[in-house]
Amino acid sequence: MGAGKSTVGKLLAKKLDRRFLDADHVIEERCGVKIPIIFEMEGEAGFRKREAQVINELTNEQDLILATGGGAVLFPENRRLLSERGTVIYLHANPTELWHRTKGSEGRPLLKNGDPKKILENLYTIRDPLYREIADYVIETGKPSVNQLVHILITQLELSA
Ligand SMILES: Nc1ncnc2c1ncn2[C@@H]1O[C@H](COP(=O)(O)OP(=O)(O)O)[C@@H](O)[C@H]1O
Ligand SMILES: O=C(O)C1=C[C@@H](OP(=O)(O)O)[C@@H](O)[C@H](O)C1
Ligand SMILES: [Mg+2]
Repeated sequence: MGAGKSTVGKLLAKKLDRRFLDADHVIEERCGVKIPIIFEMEGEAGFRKREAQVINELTNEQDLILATGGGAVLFPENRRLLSERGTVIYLHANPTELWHRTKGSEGRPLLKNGDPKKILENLYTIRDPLYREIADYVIETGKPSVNQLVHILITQLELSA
């Protein structure tokens, strides 16, 4: 959460003239309510089921840039689908950066049950190895701006094309 998947993904797609979808937005559209309401009504487990369904469907699409939600890597099946069907970019940021970027934002229910900085540190410890397991590229996002990241990504993708 806060690494820049939604923001950088959208801009990257625009620059590359590709279709962009954000898994969280797809889930919200399908449910007709925002993510915090889904968590309230169905719990995290209900949200994860919907997320897994969307990842299964959207990883079948060609030429799509997909921003996942931060917890999508938790399910082994999601990791398998992302890894086998796509090119996976891990936008890396340390927990302090993630905290700064998510501070005050609404819509991230997992950060509401306690000290957000501690929660982000715990999630980072669990998730960082999972992202690294499937990442084709690990991109450091601490210093570059969003626009610089798009440039870095395009260069990386062109270099390995
Ligand atoms: N490289 C960056 N430098 C500074 N701010 C960033 C960077 N990447 C993202 N942000 C900001 O951090 C916030 C969270 O970004 P977002 O795209 O929603 O992250 P994610 O989808 O990974 O949770 C947004 O306000 C965004 O503008
Ligand atoms: O990290 C997580 O478990 C989540 C991240 C969110 O997406 P972002 O990573 O885009 O904030 C969203 O999917 C949901 O609130 C759960
Ligand atoms: Mg997002």
